[in-house]
Amino acid sequence: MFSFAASWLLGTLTGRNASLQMRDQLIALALAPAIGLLAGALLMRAQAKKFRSVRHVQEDWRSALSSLANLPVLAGMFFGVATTSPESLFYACTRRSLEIARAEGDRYTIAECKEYAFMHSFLTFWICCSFLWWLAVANTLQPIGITGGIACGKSTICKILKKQDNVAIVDLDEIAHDVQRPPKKGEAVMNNCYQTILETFPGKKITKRDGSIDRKKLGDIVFADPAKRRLLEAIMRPKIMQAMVWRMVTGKMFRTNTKLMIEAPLLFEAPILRYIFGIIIVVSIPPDEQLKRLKKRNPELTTAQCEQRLEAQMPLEEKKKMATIVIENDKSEAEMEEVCKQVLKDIEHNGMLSMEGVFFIFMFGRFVLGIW
Ligand SMILES: CC(C)(COP(=O)(O)OP(=O)(O)OC[C@H]1O[C@@H](n2cnc3c(N)ncnc32)[C@H](O)[C@@H]1O)[C@@H](O)C(=O)NCCC(=O)NCCS
Ligand SMILES: Nc1ncnc2c1ncn2[C@@H]1O[C@H](COP(=O)(O)OP(=O)(O)OP(=O)(O)O)[C@@H](O)[C@H]1O
Repeated sequence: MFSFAASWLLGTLTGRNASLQMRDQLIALALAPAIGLLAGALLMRAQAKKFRSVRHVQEDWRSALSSLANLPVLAGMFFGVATTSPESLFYACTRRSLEIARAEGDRYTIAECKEYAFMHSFLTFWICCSFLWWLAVANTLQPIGITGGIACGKSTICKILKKQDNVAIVDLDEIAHDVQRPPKKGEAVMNNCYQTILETFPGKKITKRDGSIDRKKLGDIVFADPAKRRLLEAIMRPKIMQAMVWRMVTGKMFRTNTKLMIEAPLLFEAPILRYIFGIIIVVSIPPDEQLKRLKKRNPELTTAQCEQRLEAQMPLEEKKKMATIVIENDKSEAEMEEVCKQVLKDIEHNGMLSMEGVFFIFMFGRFVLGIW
C-alpha cells in the first residue's frame, strides 16, 4: 500500500510513470517505510500531547490510560498486517506489473513480471510487518535517557530516582563492566568482550592476578590515546547495545506503568543512541565542581588524567543544548530528592519515543531480524 503510494509519488514528482525498473522500485521501497514512519511518529506525537493534558485523571486511571495509549498502535499493527497480506499484495503487484509490461511494449515476459511481483510483495509485506511491530515495541518501551559529563552525578541521581515507585534503571556503565568480565564456564563468548580486549591490547598487562581486566590500567591506556579509545568503544558498543535492549525489554515487559530510564554516559557521543529516547535528561554541574568531584572520587587519577577523561567527552554545554530536561546537581543529595520528584512529575505520560527513535529502532529491528 505504502509502496504503491510511494511509486505514485515518485512518478508524479519525476514527471513520468514509475516503471518496473529496479532503481525506481528500490526508491519506492525506501520511501514506503519512510511515509509509514512519518505517519506513525506523528500519531505518537499527537498522543503524547493528548496524554500530557490528562494530569487531573485519578492516579489509578493513569496506568490504564498509559497502556490505552498503545492501543491505536497495536490496532494499526493488526490492520497493517491484515491489509498487507502477501496474497493481496501479490494480486495488486501482478496486476500492476502486467499493466506496465503492456505499456512497455513487452519488454518483460509475464513470468518475469510474476517473479518480480512476488519478490516485491514479499518484501513489502515484511517491511510493513517489521515496521509496525517495532513501532509497537518501541512505543510500549518508552525509554528515557539520562546522561551528562563524567562525575556530574548521573549514578547519584539514578539512585534517588530508583527509590521512587515505578522507576526502573538500566545502567550502561554496569553493563560495560559486565561484558568485560572473564566469561564463566559455559557462558557464550559472543556476549562478552573479555577475549577480544585482551587480544586487542596485547602485552599491555591489563589483567589483574585473578585474570580479570584491570579497568584502571585499561582506562589509562585508552584515555591517553583517542584512537585506542575508539577501538575499545568499537569492540564494546555492539555487546553493550545488545545487553541494553535485552534489559530494556525484560525490565519493561508487561509493566506499562514503569518509567524505564537508561543511564548512558556516552548517550550523545555514541552514534544512534540519542535517537532512541523521546526524553533526554542531562545531569550537569559547573566545570570546576566537576573536576573537584572527579578528583575526590578517583584520588588515584592525576589532574592530567582527569582532564584527559573530561576531554574524551562532548562538552557539557553542547549536551545541555540537546537535552529535554537539565538537572543541575549542585544541591545536597536530600535537596536533589525534591528536584527528582518534580522531574518525574514533569515527564509523567510523556515518555514517547522521538520520531528519529522510531526510525532507528525500526532499522535496528530490521537489521537484527535480518529481514532485508
Ligand atoms: C575505559 C574503562 C575501562 C575505564 O573504567 P573505569 O572503571 O575507570 O571507569 P567507569 O567504567 O566506571 O566509567 C566512568 C566514566 O568514565 C566515562 N567514560 C567511560 N568510557 C568512556 C569513553 N570511552 N569515552 C569517554 N568517557 C568515558 C563515563 O563518564 C563513565 O561514566 C571503561 O570506562 C570502559 O570500558 N569504557 C568504554 C565504554 C564504552 O566503550 N562504551 C561504548 C559506548 S555505549
Ligand atoms: N549533589 C551532590 N552533592 C555532593 N556530591 C555529589 C552530589 N552528587 C554526586 N556527588 C558525588 O560526586 C561524585 C560523582 O558522582 P556519580 O558517581 O554519581 O557521577 P556519575 O556522573 O555517575 O559519574 P561517571 O560519569 O563516572 O559514571 C561521587 O563521589 C558522588 O558522591
